[in-house]
Amino acid sequence: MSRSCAVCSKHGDSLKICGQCKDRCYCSAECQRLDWKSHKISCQQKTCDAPAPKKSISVDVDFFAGDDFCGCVSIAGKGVGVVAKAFIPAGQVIVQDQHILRIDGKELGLSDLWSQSNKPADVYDGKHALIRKKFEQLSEVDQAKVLSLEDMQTNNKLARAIVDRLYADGRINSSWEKLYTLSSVPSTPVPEVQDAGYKSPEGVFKTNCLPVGDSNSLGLYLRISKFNNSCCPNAGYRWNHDVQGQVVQAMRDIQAGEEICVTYFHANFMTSTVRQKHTLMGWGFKCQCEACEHCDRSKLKEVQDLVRSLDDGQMSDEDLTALIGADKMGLIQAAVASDDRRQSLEKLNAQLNRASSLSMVKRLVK
Ligand SMILES: C[S@@+](CC[C@H](N)C(=O)[O-])C[C@H]1O[C@@H](n2cnc3c(N)ncnc32)[C@H](O)[C@@H]1O
Repeated sequence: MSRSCAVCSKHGDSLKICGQCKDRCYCSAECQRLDWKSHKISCQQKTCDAPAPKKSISVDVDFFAGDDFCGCVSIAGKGVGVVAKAFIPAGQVIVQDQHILRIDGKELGLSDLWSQSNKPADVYDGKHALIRKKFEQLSEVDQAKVLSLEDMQTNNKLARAIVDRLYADGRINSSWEKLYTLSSVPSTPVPEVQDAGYKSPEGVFKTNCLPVGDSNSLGLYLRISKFNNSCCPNAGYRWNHDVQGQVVQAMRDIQAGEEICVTYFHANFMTSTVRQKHTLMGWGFKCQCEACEHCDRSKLKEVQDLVRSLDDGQMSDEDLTALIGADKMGLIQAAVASDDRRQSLEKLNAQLNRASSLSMVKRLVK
């Protein structure tokens, strides 16, 4: 909208806005002073009519209060995570959860919303608008609960740079600024606002959404959103048809005090370097699960050389353990083995995909 000075009608970029009603523009303090006598009444009226600023609601965000199996705690480098309060046997359903917010592919004219969920396609604007609409239909308390979840998108500098580049190249219709019209921040857009720890419902949704059953829908689940990722998880998500919700189920025995982690993607065939890229691009974090932590490539090379020299019988077990530290040794060896195993699994998987006869498949499987 083109604006002009309320007194002399001058147009321009340097117009100042009335600080009280935020409605009238002036080219200079002189024009504003001249207008005050007549503007005073409507200015006060506008100020009184303006909606009161939203109060921030405090909600109980301990979604696991009173839970028998698990609770939330701070985990170094990962924000909050879920830990077992008692021994959990393999197979146990740990948590079941119904979505608080859901968007449907049908509402957007899409046939496969899940596979579109990480693509900044033209439908992006529509998806964001729909998330925002559904968010605004929630009660204030539920809105506060949603905004208490992690948002790695709004603050994700890398994703922001990619979206802005796609926008500049004309491949999507909106800039980052427009996609993330922030609801939980002061109304004036502040360029650096995304870097200051603010959140948006769209960002929270994108960080945490999961499919709703096998339908063409995505949902936001409050409790399930608290589980961190691991590339060697002890639990997994599963859709439970009977309760029409997602559940987290133990994949092996879990000891009291152990962090309960799921996997956000199929990490079986990916080495640590590929996995780290994947979590960084997809969710904006560098995975710090045990398998990745001990697979720092620079350390890995050093350790692999050491392990090889051990294999050649050039170094005793004791010497190697003394060099690395007994506590780290087991984990590092497991990580090296895990990376090597994942690499050969990836190769095998590619060969299986290319196999042109049953006998070839049989040979590879063997
Ligand atoms: C679904 S939320 C999990 C709960 C979250 N930690 C919280 O405090 O609410 C996903 C976010 O948790 C963090 N996260 C999850 N797994 C992680 C991991 N293995 N290493 C580092 N950060 C992790 C990342 O910030 C990620 O974007």
